[in-house]
This record gives sequence, C-alpha cells and structure tokens, in this order.
Amino acid sequence: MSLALAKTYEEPTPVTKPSNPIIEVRGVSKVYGNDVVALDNINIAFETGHLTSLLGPSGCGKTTLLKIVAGLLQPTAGEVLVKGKPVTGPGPERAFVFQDFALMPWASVMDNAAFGLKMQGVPRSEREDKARHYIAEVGLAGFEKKYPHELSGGMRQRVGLARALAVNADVLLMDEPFSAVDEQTRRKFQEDLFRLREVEKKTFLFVTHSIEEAVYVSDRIIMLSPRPGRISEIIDPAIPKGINPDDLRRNDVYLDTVEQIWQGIRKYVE
Ligand SMILES: Nc1ncnc2c1ncn2[C@@H]1O[C@H](COP(=O)(O)OP(=O)(O)OP(=O)(O)O)[C@@H](O)[C@H]1O
Repeated sequence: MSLALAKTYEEPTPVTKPSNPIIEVRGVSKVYGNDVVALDNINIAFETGHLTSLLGPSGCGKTTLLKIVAGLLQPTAGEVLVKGKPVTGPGPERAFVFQDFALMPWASVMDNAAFGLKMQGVPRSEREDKARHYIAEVGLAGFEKKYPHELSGGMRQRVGLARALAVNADVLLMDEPFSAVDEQTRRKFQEDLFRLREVEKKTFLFVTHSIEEAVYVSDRIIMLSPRPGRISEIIDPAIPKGINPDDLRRNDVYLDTVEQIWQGIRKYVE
C-alpha cells in the first residue's frame, strides 16, 4: 500500500508555506546555558484554522518551541510573528493550556474558567456568561460550582480549555493536552477538539508524544529531531475526516502513516 494520500516533505519547502499563516517562526534558535542547543534555526509557518502537532523524541525541543510561540520564552536568535506582529511576550491572541492544567485549586470551575477574562477587566456578569458558555462547550455544564479536586484529570483539562476559549484567543497552544487522561476521555476530548476547530475556527498548535494521536487529529505534523532540535519532516496525514475510531484502526492510510512516522523516530530511541 503506497502512501499516496499522506503528503510528506523532507524540509520546509515552498509547498508547505501556508496561504494564510497566523504564526510564522523565522530562524528561531534556542540555546540553554552555554551549549544545550534545544532548537536550531527553525523556520515554519502555521496555517490559520489548522491543527498542527509537534512530534518527536523526548528532548527534541517541542515544549521549547511552543513556549517561544506563546511568548513565555525568548529565543536566542530569530523571531516569531503572530498575525504579522513580532511576539515580545504573552498576548491575548494566544492562550497556553498547560500540561498540569494550571488551575487554581481554591477557585471553582466558574472562577477558573473566567480567570483570563477577569485579568482583562471584564465585568463579573459578562465574564460569567462567557465562562458558562465555554464550560458547556467543553462538556462541563452543571459543574460550575465544583472545585478542581472534585474533578477527574480529564475534567480539569477541560476547565483549562474553557479558560483558553473564554478569552477568545485565536491560537490555542497546548502542551500534551491528553497526557494525563484515560483512553476514553482522550477519545472524547479529541472529538471535541475537531468540533471546536470547526465551530470556533481556532488554530491549534500542540505537543504530543503519541504518534497515533498526532496522525488522527492533525492537519499537519511537524517532526523534530533531537539536539540540536531541527525540523526533520512535515507530514500532512490524509485521514478521512470524521472517520469513527473503530474504522480508523483498520484504515490503511492511518496505519501506514503511523508506521512511517515510527520508522522516522525509532533511530532516536533505540
Ligand atoms: N530550562 C532549561 N535549562 C536547560 N536545559 C533545558 C531547559 N529546558 C529544556 N532544556 C533542554 O532542552 C532540550 C529540549 O527540551 P524540551 O523540553 O523543549 O523538549 P521536549 O521535546 O518538549 O521534551 P519532552 O518530550 O521530554 O517533553 C532538552 O535537552 C532539555 O533538557
């Protein structure tokens, strides 16, 4: 079976240049200390409204790149543009959903979801209306008064997502959003992401360790190679949209794409 339906590129090429990029990473390098070259001259642009995964072996610089795009870390060289403007720090058009959810344990689901709006000075009734809407959007209607310790890991993650959606950021940056949840919750969450991408027209950029997940959810996968972190391959999986998870496991394009990525990564992990 050939991979005729999954497009892959060895390096960023003109064909991988999005027509309507929301994020442009130009010549970004990051050196920690004197000699840990976490990223080496990364050039990549992310298409508006797409879901892009950063995938690669541990330590290849995925989180570093995500944090630089978020404005939480300064690159050693190069720059990131969001909607054409250079990133100098965090901004309202980007929301970062942390791996550990970063919820306030003493605050209710409502207050956690509304936190970003509060920081923006949005009046209480307006921010609660918005937060309520997004709490429902992520499937947590009825849990507004609960506290983080009363929720499962997957539910806490949803609160983090509701908070990010409530501030109406165009770009959602997620560091391993599914790492701490069970398989069923993960599936449901992945489906929700598809829906949110369609309904809310958001651009998602997320880090994952899971090849299967990246192939299933992504419009584009950026593969990084370890130290110094460079783009090794760009893959556009061509999985039929809306395929149900049971059929997915038997889909030839899916299986071949997963295998191809694994072959690319295994040399780093063996
Ligand atoms: N604050 C830091 N100080 C020094 N080195 C760091 C720092 N943060 C990351 N590194 C190093 O930079 C490299 C890239 O780290 P990063 O966390 O971005 O990789 P990653 O691909 O996200 O890894 P993982 O998949 O294990 O989460 C690693 O070698 C890591 O040890």
